[in-house]
Amino acid sequence: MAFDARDGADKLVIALPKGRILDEAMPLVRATGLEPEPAFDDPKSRQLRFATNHPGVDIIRVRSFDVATFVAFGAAHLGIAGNDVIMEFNYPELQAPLDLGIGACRLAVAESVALHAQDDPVRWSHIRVATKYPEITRAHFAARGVQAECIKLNGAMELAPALGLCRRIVDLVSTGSTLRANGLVEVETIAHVTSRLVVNRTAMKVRSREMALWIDRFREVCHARAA
Ligand SMILES: Nc1ncnc2c1ncn2[C@@H]1O[C@H](COP(=O)(O)OP(=O)(O)OP(=O)(O)O)[C@@H](O)[C@H]1O
Ligand SMILES: O=P(O)(O)OC[C@H]1O[C@H](OP(=O)(O)OP(=O)(O)O)[C@H](O)[C@@H]1O
Repeated sequence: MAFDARDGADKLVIALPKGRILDEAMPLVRATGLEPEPAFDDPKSRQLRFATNHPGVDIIRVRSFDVATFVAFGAAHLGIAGNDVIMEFNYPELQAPLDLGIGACRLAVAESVALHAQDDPVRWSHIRVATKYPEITRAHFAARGVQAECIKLNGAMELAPALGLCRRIVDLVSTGSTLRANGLVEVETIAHVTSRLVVNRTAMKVRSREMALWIDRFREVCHARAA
């Protein structure tokens, strides 16, 4: 059923990230009892908002960084986002009450194998870094008196050192195979990352009963999986 803009004004909206997290998130979402309409699983569908088996709840599918923005501004009430995204925006209206234990990776500084052989991070005073995470990067280095000049990229950061854009990158690392395949090594970890259930602070007050119900359902699902 295609979305009709006249519908849904009072619906609870849950924002899910498309991309790699969705595959891990959907079993959790479904275990809460929420089932999106069939178009959600149709790769040919251009629909972005989906009705569910709960008449009062819709799901939207957006880019992972945009989950935080939709929820922070109250356009969606709940969502799933990595704490990399949550930390980068640091929206005051966004709360993250539950670690879902999915999307585990780390945010790390990396540089070329050759540079690493003669580098000493203690001596850094100014560094240039390619990253999707300029706010986290600047704050991380500022805390120890290092000025980080950030070049914002949206992907394929690992290419930047070999092409002379910068000597270091800050990016997500999981298995380390992307770093290895591009001649880079991890120098230090900035943060451990997992995906969280995120909620809008105002919605927590004005729709407290519904919000509590869905947070509890996600919490129960996570506890059952951990047991
Ligand atoms: N290698 C990884 N292993 C585990 N989790 C990851 C990994 N890379 C990213 N993530 C998690 O998944 C989230 C989305 O990452 P993904 O790579 O799908 O985003 P993207 O494709 O860059 O997003 P978009 O195209 O929406 O900008 C990240 O914010 C992070 O929390
Ligand atoms: O340590 P690994 O297991 O190799 O994972 C790390 C890679 O995963 C993420 O990229 P993704 O594959 O999501 O592609 P992207 O560059 O489009 O974000 C991240 O940006 C790294 O490039």
